[in-house]
Amino acid sequence: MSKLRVAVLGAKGRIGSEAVRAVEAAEDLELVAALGRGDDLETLTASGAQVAVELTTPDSVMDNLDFCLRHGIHAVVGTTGWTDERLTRLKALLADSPQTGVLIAPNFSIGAVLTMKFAQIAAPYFESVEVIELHHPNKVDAPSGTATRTAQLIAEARARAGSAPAPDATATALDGARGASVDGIPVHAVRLRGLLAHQEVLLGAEGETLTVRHDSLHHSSFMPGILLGARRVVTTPGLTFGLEHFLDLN
Ligand SMILES: NC(=O)C1=CN([C@@H]2O[C@H](COP(=O)(O)OP(=O)(O)OC[C@H]3O[C@@H](n4cnc5c(N)ncnc54)[C@H](O)[C@@H]3O)[C@@H](O)[C@H]2O)C=CC1
Ligand SMILES: O=C(O)C1=N[C@H](C(=O)O)C[C@H](O)C1
Repeated sequence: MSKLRVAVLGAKGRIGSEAVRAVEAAEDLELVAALGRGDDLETLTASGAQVAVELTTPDSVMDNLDFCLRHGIHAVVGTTGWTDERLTRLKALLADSPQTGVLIAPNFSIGAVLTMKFAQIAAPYFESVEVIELHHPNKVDAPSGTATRTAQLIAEARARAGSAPAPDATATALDGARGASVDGIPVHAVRLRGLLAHQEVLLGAEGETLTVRHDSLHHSSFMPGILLGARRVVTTPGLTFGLEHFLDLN
């Protein structure tokens, strides 16, 4: 059986370098290119890459995907920074390349995906819900893509259930003291030396609280999700947003 030809973009980064090792170690995958900033994207076509694993920076990801989609290369994207405007641009690119698949995964770790699912299930049963994400201090974006997605999913679940807005009597506050509001859900970002990637969803009702917490302690936690994404995206044309769709969690 021929191996799936995979390229990694952002190959020298924290997660990209781990992804390079994971692809090399997978028996059914072949690492055909490992690109860093400034490397020529033509290497992707020259190497016959079928899937590009995109782990760069929010300022690079759109140009890289533009190249991939124009050349029919499927993409597994972990890079953050997905605004509605960017998604609209991506969908337009996909419309011109309908056979190509793109997976955007706000988080590749199974525990984080389950955290989002559990939070979604719990959110309508509690009056209050807030999200705290905690990351290493080299992270360039806040709040994290995972926290943003978690808050969006919580807000959708509460809207479907007809939940009232969470109680909050705050009348005066320093800027930022109540976090950022993502679809009405407060999201707080901590940056702390020693951490990698962590998230808590705090839920509160009369007389009880529930905390759903996930900790990624090593970049290896993201690898099974990346490999699954590469294997599945080649037979899933169009945009898939969230690894849960490849885990049959929906
Ligand atoms: N979805 C997930 O599960 C995860 C997503 N991430 C996300 O992945 C991204 C990268 O994170 P880190 O590895 O921590 O950052 P990093 O800064 O360590 O690595 C990014 C790398 O991409 C390179 N790069 C920038 N532009 C490039 C281009 N045009 N072509 C090729 N390489 C380019 C940089 O030089 C750097 O080496 C971030 O957006 C982060 O939030 C990180 C961990 C897990
Ligand atoms: O930058 C990171 O490290 C991470 N980024 C992703 C995010 O923003 O959610 C995933 C994970 O939290 C690690």
